[in-house]
Amino acid sequence: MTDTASAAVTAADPAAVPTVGIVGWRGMVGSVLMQRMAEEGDFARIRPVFFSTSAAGGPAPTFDGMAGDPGALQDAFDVDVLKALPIIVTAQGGDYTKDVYPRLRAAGWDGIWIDAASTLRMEDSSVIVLDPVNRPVIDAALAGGVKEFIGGNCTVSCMLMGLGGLFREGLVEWGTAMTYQAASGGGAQHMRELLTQYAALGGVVAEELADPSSAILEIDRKVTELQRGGLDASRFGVPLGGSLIPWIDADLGNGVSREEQKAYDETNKVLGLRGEERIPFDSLCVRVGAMRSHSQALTLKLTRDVPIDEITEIVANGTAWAQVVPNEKEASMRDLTPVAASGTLQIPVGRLRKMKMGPEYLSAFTVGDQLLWGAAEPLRRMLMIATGNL
Ligand SMILES: NC(=O)C1=CN([C@@H]2O[C@H](COP(=O)(O)OP(=O)(O)OC[C@H]3O[C@@H](n4cnc5c(N)ncnc54)[C@H](OP(=O)(O)O)[C@@H]3O)[C@@H](O)[C@H]2O)C=CC1
Ligand SMILES: N[C@@H](CC(=O)OP(=O)(O)O)C(=O)O
Repeated sequence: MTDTASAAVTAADPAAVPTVGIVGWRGMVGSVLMQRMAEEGDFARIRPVFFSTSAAGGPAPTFDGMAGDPGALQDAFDVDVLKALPIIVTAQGGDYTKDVYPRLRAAGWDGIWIDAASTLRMEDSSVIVLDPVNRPVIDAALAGGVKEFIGGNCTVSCMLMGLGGLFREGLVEWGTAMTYQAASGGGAQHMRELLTQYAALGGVVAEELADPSSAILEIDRKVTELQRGGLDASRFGVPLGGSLIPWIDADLGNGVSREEQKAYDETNKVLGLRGEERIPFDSLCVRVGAMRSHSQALTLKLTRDVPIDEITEIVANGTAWAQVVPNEKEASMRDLTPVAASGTLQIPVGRLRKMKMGPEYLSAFTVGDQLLWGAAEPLRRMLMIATGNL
């Protein structure tokens, strides 16, 4: 460990802000987390020590609001350095958590672990953090000595940020979500692959597109031919550009994808519901050619017939970020899309209407940036809660 970083890790001044280890800061989720922390002035509230799995000893990054020299990057696999920290935040990924977390605990570390990866989410010892929806669950866990605070699945977190009010009011008897998930859920390379595919598809018919009289069926034939044989699809496995993929994450072997199982498991865990209290919630998860915002179309069976204007109010007041979009064509096309939601913390919720099956059946559509509320923002806020700043 370098001298500067060593000083940061062992800072003994009781008046000093808490020292926090940050792992995975330069990845896609980590970069969004750093951006949000800088925007909110969080770096003035903590003393960060940055880690790397690949460049220990190199210069640590600086972000707006940080005081002093950040020193050198520490080795993210060095348990002796990590265990000196009271709080560690990681967006490094599940393999890192699987490797380092048990070793840290075995070494006697008693600090707070805040993690984006799914590895520890369903452990009894952990809480899934989404404080605008489950702050009481988080507070009770902190008071009870829980030390593992894990960010939820992006689809679940975005859905609950939009529709949390209906769950809080006990209005959801059961629900289903048909999802339209963006390429970013796969990672940065998946986003690049999608754009490369779009470019190739446009390129193969560039001449025909420039000629308004060219035959559309010939354009379609050339595009389909390229999709079926000539595109780099090494990340997603099959072409996503101009198509979709009706399966996300592992095959659980029972007709359910791991992403779909998370909808049930994590929704209930976030809400603090156990055993018989759990709400039947199911989904069918589909990857589409959007960049970083996940959308979902929901059918909710309500516990009773609630007038639609009351439902609208409950949804709008559910969280400070839920934004009801009137169920009209123009507003829906303008405000209820991945393009509208990307890069914002707002969670638009629209297409709210009663369904033909009966007055207890509610239709809804919601969109959310899966890197913000879907990944980075709950972690940022948990760090602020753990350090007494929120
Ligand atoms: N992608 C998503 O939508 C979501 C992801 N998550 C979780 O967060 C974890 C991290 O995901 P994500 O941020 O997408 O992962 P990334 O692949 O973008 O980053 C992970 C790590 O890869 C290393 N890395 C290697 N090459 C590069 C490079 N060229 N640019 C940046 N980093 C590089 C960095 O570690 P180092 O600096 O040590 O080399 C970085 O911390 C996931 O494994 C998952 O558990 C959670 C919710 C959503
Ligand atoms: N599975 C999500 C992204 C993700 O990382 O989810 P999780 O944090 O639950 O592993 C998607 O592909 O859209």
